[in-house]
Amino acid sequence: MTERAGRRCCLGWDFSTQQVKVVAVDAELNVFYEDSVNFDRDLPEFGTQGGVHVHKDRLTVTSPVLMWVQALDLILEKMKALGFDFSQVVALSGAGQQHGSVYWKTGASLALSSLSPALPLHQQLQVKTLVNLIDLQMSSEQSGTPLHRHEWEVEYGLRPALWCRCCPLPVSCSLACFSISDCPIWMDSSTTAQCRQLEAAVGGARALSCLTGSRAYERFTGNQIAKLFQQNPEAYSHSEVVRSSSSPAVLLVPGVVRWRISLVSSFAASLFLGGYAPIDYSDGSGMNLLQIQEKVWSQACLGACAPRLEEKLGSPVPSCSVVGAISSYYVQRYGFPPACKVVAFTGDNPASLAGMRLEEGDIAVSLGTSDTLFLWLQEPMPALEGHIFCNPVDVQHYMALLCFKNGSLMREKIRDESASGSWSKFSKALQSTEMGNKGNLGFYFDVMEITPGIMGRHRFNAENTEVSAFPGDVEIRALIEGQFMAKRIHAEGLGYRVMPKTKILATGGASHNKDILQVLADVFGAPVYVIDTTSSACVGSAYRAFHGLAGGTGVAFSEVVKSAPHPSLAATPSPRASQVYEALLPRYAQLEQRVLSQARGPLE
Ligand SMILES: Nc1ncnc2c1ncn2[C@@H]1O[C@H](COP(=O)(O)OP(=O)(O)O)[C@@H](O)[C@H]1O
Ligand SMILES: O=C(CO)[C@@H](O)[C@H](O)COP(=O)(O)O
Repeated sequence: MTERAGRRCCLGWDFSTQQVKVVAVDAELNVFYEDSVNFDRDLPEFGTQGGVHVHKDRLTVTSPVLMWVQALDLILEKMKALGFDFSQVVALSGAGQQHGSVYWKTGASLALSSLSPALPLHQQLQVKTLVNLIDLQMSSEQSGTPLHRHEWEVEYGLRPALWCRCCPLPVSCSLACFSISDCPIWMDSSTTAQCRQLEAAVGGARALSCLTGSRAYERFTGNQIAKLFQQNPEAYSHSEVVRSSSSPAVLLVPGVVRWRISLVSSFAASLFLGGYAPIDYSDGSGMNLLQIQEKVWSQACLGACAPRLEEKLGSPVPSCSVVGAISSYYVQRYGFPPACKVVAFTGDNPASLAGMRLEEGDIAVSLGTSDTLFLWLQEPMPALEGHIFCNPVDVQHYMALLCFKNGSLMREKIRDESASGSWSKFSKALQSTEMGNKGNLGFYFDVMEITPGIMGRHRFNAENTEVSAFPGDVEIRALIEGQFMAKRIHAEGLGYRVMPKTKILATGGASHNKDILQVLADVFGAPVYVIDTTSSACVGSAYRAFHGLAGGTGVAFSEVVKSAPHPSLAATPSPRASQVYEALLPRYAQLEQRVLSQARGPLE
């Protein structure tokens, strides 16, 4: 932290796969505070690896929702202990790993809206439901119209199985705010059956892509919700009863039953708002449920996934909307000003696009837990590979995204196996091997890859013969060259062309490694730039908070961030690079096809 107090600022949050991060950005758009909580290291009691639980089937991947809540408690307490001046925060926004979903349970919104500043969030969101329901029951008694069991059942559809054994309340005392404690996240690939059902319901993969920007993908939230509904209808059906704001004397609104499912981004925003935050258009585009042109939920997709889903999702909003003021909990516990605005949270990739101030023609590469590649688009051009999302900073425009699941965790594995766990040895291997790796190429997918759908490790020598191993240094170069050749080939499949003015903007943990960035510059034949921060998603979130504060939709984002520091040059292509990779790229593409067809087996 370079300065602790006294600067008017916006906070930008990122609830990503492995950590929660925050930055504070002042009115001159300088980052003056950065902090993070790493799930594996700082919250070992949740037993995650890389922030997740991989289940026995190797396809189901989840993260504990309370770990995210507790990480927020930890980071806020850390900032408070360091003397961070929360009274200067005029607005905040944030990002979340995309596609993951959180299932709020009966009473949760009441719990959120009546948090006690004396306690951390995680303690209250575990037990608050019951307290609120007792409160609700008592108030209904005081108002002279106590609710009886059959009324709870008739009015609110609560089934007798849900009655508490020890008190006249329609829940068990041990229930927390969430209907499932471990949430499906983007690494999950267990919903192939639901994907095929959704595509069939709307007329095929291409029709779904035209409607929602993507064919059905396993990690997309609609398919995850469909699986939950099919396999655990009770968890899906937990309903949320709301208090009437217009008439406080009537505490329960007969017939009004609100249910809620959040994305990780809107869940995190809800924690700050003290109530359910809406899903924004950009992160909402990663659900296979939103019509990206009209920006409304697709009735056909909702109907194919689960009943009454529209009520559970709420209406989507433009990504730059102010969704409310910060909850009084943060005002009282940390000293935020009551007027501090919460701007809609979005996905981490859309937030990175904002943080990198991407311009048309540029290409952004995020080297985080996942590797992603994204572009700014004027018009959507949905395809069978990749995704089109609504643009997070310009409601008229779009962005394209490709996601590669085997990113940093795969690099870490090869680092551990071939470079004794040291990034500097890993870098030395890249320095000591030559571009093109003497014709040796590799595919490294320890988990089922998304782009393309391949699993396993496949190594080929210069004669295109599959071999079982490479020497350590060759292995490291084959991994990094292979990862970047895949990115270029699949981006070109979407119509992207590297042009003389192309800039590559790199971000994410591995963008700290200059030798990795050198390979990126060589494979693309374009210069690579970085911004001086650990997380462009956080910085983008803070920029978006300023944008929301300045008026949002009616104001050009580029105007709001025009004084922000420029990215700095990190690598330029080596003189012989284009010659080497022009020959290698078609070979890589052909071998990828070979591996894919081997994986699919002979055509019937
Ligand atoms: N010097 C380095 N070289 C290569 N990779 C690195 C280096 N430092 C950190 N990383 C990678 O960065 C990853 C975390 O990236 P980050 O973008 O912070 O993750 P998240 O997806 O949680 O936002 C780690 O898993 C690690 O492999
Ligand atoms: O699934 C995707 C994008 O479609 C991932 O990019 C997630 O958004 C996770 O982000 P990181 O934690 O890797 O930054």
